[in-house]
Amino acid sequence: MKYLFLVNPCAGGGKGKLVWQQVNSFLAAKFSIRFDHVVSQYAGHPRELAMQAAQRTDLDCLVVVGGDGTLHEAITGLMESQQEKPFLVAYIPAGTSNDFARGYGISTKPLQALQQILTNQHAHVINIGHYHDACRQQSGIFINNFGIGFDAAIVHATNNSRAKDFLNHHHLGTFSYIFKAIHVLFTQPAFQVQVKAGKQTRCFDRAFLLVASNHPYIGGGMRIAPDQRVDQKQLELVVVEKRHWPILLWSMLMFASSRLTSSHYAHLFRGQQLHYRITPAQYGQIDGEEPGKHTFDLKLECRSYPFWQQPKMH
Ligand SMILES: Nc1ncnc2c1ncn2[C@@H]1O[C@H](COP(=O)(O)OP(=O)(O)OP(=O)(O)O)[C@@H](O)[C@H]1O
Repeated sequence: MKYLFLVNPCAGGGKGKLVWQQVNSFLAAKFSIRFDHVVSQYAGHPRELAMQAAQRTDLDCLVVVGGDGTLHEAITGLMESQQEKPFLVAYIPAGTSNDFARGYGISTKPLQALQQILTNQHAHVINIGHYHDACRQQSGIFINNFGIGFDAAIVHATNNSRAKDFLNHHHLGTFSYIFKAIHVLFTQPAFQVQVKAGKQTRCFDRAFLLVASNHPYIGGGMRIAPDQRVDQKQLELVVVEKRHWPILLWSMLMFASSRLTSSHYAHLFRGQQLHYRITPAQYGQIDGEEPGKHTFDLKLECRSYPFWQQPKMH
């Protein structure tokens, strides 16, 4: 087995570089492990590097060292390279939220995550969300979730905060997230959604939060889809309405305490295909990255991809 490590040194406010140093020193002392590494230099580069890796015949597995955004880009590149046999991927988390690692069962300790790769015996096929947005004629994937409304507006506010890098560097990113969440709670307007899931069609006039998930976690460990599993060919959509303030506040408390799906005010849809339309224009977030503020006409479906990493027991 020969591994190519794709390192985002900037992930997690510089954690990517430190994690790679630790992994590299371990590997350098083990002469039996064949590996190479590449370092991403700019946003979008992980996708290009993954596409190049997939063309190489001397490699067996791409190991991504970075955050959820880096992994998202790398898998996008691997899927776009359209190899006859999908190129194996593995992951050493070095981001701020590391939700995919939680969902899959990958240790956040770099050397343990590496051991999950080195001791792996067979490929583990996982589910990947695929979307097509008819409003913009754009398609792509999500490994974690695709959110519109409340959570996406928080991602927008946090990403555009001048203090983000400073707070992340001082491990205060969670505080930044909470302050933004409180602000968005009072400023985010309601919007209209029409959802089709199987034979069921539902319309919501005052939606506030809408998240499609590939595994349970969002926002650094909150469980928004507790029953969802990354190895299950299914997606889960949750819709929360903005009706009365006390109910909305209660729902958001349930969200923050990972109990949203047990709330009477959360509507759940599950399936291999989901179709929904959103008006007027809203912020979106796809694995923490922003597609911009606009209307959406989304068709979601399940794709699969092979991982070369032994999942930890939950
Ligand atoms: N050298 C680089 N400089 C700046 N950005 C980079 C570089 N290499 C990759 N990127 C971009 O950094 C973005 C964010 O990376 P990533 O999501 O992995 O880290 P994070 O935001 O710190 O972690 P998390 O998503 O877990 O919060 C990705 O879009 C990636 O393309």
